[in-house]
Amino acid sequence: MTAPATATATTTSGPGQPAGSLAVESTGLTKRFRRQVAVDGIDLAVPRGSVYGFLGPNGSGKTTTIRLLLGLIRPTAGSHSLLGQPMPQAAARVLPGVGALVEGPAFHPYLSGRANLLRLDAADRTAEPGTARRRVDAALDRVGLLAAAGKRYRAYSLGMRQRLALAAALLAPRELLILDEPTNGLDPQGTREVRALLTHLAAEGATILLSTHLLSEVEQICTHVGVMHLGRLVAQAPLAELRAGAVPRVRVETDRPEAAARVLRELGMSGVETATETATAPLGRLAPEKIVAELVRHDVPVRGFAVVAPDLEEMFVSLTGEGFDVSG
Ligand SMILES: Nc1ncnc2c1ncn2[C@@H]1O[C@H](COP(=O)(O)OP(=O)(O)OP(=O)(O)O)[C@@H](O)[C@H]1O
Repeated sequence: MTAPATATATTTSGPGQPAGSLAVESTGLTKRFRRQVAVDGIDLAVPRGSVYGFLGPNGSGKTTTIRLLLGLIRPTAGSHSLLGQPMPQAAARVLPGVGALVEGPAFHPYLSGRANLLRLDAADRTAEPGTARRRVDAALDRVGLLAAAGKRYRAYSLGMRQRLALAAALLAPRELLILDEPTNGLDPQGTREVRALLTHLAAEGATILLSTHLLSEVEQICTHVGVMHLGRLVAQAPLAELRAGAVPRVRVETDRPEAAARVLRELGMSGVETATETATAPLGRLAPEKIVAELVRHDVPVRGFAVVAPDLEEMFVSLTGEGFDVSG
């Protein structure tokens, strides 16, 4: 179950706050649980205005990192800042500008969605009580829950619960949103709506850090990506940069992939791989037309030939050695 982390701060950002180009920055951030290292010395750099996809397989340390960033648990080592302010020292100043969605205590099951949000809002000492109802309904509307606002929380589907948690993160204007698997449990329509909402919030200027195990989510809405594997941040870059650095591959479609692979190897290509009806290899310096000519000269029946940039899935699998869920 998911519920918002509530900011318990009492003041908004103070004078003299350095702007800084990074909304989230960590240095050597580490969390050990007994002998297990869940987060292993990571240096996060989330630029302001970015939508940063924090990607990794289950158990790679994403949730633990998010809990560290929000100050919900203490690091074993390392440090971090949010919105240019050192944490946890500046928590009272910074957290009102940070909306969060993390696993945590449940909403009250017997209260309606609206009543739950009003309760949370009342607990936030920075929130203006006179405008609570208006802000709560605006947040419910943004996540498409206004029509179900009067229903008891326990009657909500998992997707509705997730959206209510997101609404809670949007009760006040936020400079930074830190969201753990924000589309988890949503049906395809709900997923599309939440992604559209996040894109809209980003267009309004919010920085968004979202954890996900869905590569498609990163491809659809993120500008930057950080990849976690076994507690380590194994890659971090603007998405466009990752794509630009990708080495193109030759892909031969044929019902004799082994024969095609032999020709590719004879041409000096390395990293040749075969599947049921394809042979692929990094292009290297060879001219594609020369490869086609050689395949034909060796009587390989070529049904299709293409030079393709590897998709992100292939790149990330090569980084982590694990598959990603590309659905959703
Ligand atoms: N409170 C805890 N006590 C002991 N071990 C923990 C605790 N929290 C997390 N871990 C371990 O730390 C590792 C990282 O877990 P974490 O939940 O951060 O990964 P994740 O990438 O968010 O995975 P998921 O997508 O499944 O939530 C896991 O091996 C997990 O078992």
